[in-house]
Amino acid sequence: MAVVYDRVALIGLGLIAGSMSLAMREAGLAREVVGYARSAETRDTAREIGLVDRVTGTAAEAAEGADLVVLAVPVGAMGAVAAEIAPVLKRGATVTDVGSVKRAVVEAVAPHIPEGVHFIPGHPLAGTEHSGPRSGFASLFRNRWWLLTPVEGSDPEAVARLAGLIRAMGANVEEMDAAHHDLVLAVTSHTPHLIAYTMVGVADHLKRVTESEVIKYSAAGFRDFTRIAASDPTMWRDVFLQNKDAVLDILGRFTEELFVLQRAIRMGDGQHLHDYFTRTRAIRRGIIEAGQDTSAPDFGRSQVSGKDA
Ligand SMILES: NC(=O)c1ccc[n+]([C@@H]2O[C@H](COP(=O)([O-])OP(=O)(O)OC[C@H]3O[C@@H](n4cnc5c(N)ncnc54)[C@H](O)[C@@H]3O)[C@@H](O)[C@H]2O)c1
Ligand SMILES: O=C(O)C(=O)C[C@]1(C(=O)O)C=C[C@@H](O)C=C1
Repeated sequence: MAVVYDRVALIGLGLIAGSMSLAMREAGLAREVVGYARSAETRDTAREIGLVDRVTGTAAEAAEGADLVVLAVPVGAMGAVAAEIAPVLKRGATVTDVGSVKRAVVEAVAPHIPEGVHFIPGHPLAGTEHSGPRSGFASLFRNRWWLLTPVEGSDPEAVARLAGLIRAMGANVEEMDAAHHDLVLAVTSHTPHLIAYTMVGVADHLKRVTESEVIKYSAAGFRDFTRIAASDPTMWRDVFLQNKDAVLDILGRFTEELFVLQRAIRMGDGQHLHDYFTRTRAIRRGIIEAGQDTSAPDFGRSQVSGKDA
């Protein structure tokens, strides 16, 4: 494949940046991938495993002369990193980020971006519960969505070039308004993570109280919750603090629904429960029929078509 950017700088060398480096190098999309991570330990690991072509000692050193700079740190750290690299950014370069929240990142980063540099915020909808420089893999983005939330006045050519790189890594690109992104992700990613964290906390608490072995004997559904609840604490702390309004909105709706279901259980209202679960099953089937379930190959069609389908 053809080179899209001569030099790409990755600021942060964790799951997402590491996967980007591996994907770009595998497909020959950059002539040089330079990386910086805050901790010396991460930089040493990156060197040891050859994660990037060159590891630098500062973020500015990595960003200097780069054609594409990718901010791949927790969302609460984006503003400070942008401020640090701003003075060395090359005219005509593009700065993007991979943060899970968009409005707060735009507010924190955009003021630091100098005239003549393109800022195109982004978010790959792909990840795992693992983090750090050893957790990346080249196929992470394959058949996944990668949302771009260009700001007003973004240069269409710069957007198209970035979208080209992302597509060449295997992802599907869509553009979206930042506020809309945050609401959608509050529903599809952020609140579900909070619910998983809470449920695992409840089980752990119960284990201590009753001495029963809730976690040891947990069934598949709960195991999925424990995987999600093993996700990086810093990243998720920042997601909730930075997407506060949308998450609180969705959480409010969630608790209202939960109370309705709680009441149906208390009142023995089986009809309500059955109707509700029928509706939610149809949503799952809709996702699979639309071919959008790229996340769980082992949860294919057969497992959602119950005997009364
Ligand atoms: N993990 C996922 O599933 C996932 C998916 C999509 C997007 N994201 C987003 O991508 C970004 C990176 O996530 P990741 O999963 O690669 O994380 P990670 O923990 O694997 O890597 C984060 C990197 O940022 C560095 N870092 C941490 N705090 C910093 C600070 N205050 N200043 C400078 N550097 C700092 C770390 O040293 C590390 O190199 C986050 O903004 C996250 O919201 C994550
Ligand atoms: O599969 C997982 O482990 C994820 O949680 C990935 C996931 C998601 O919620 O889908 C998590 C956060 C991101 O911003 C994007 C993707």
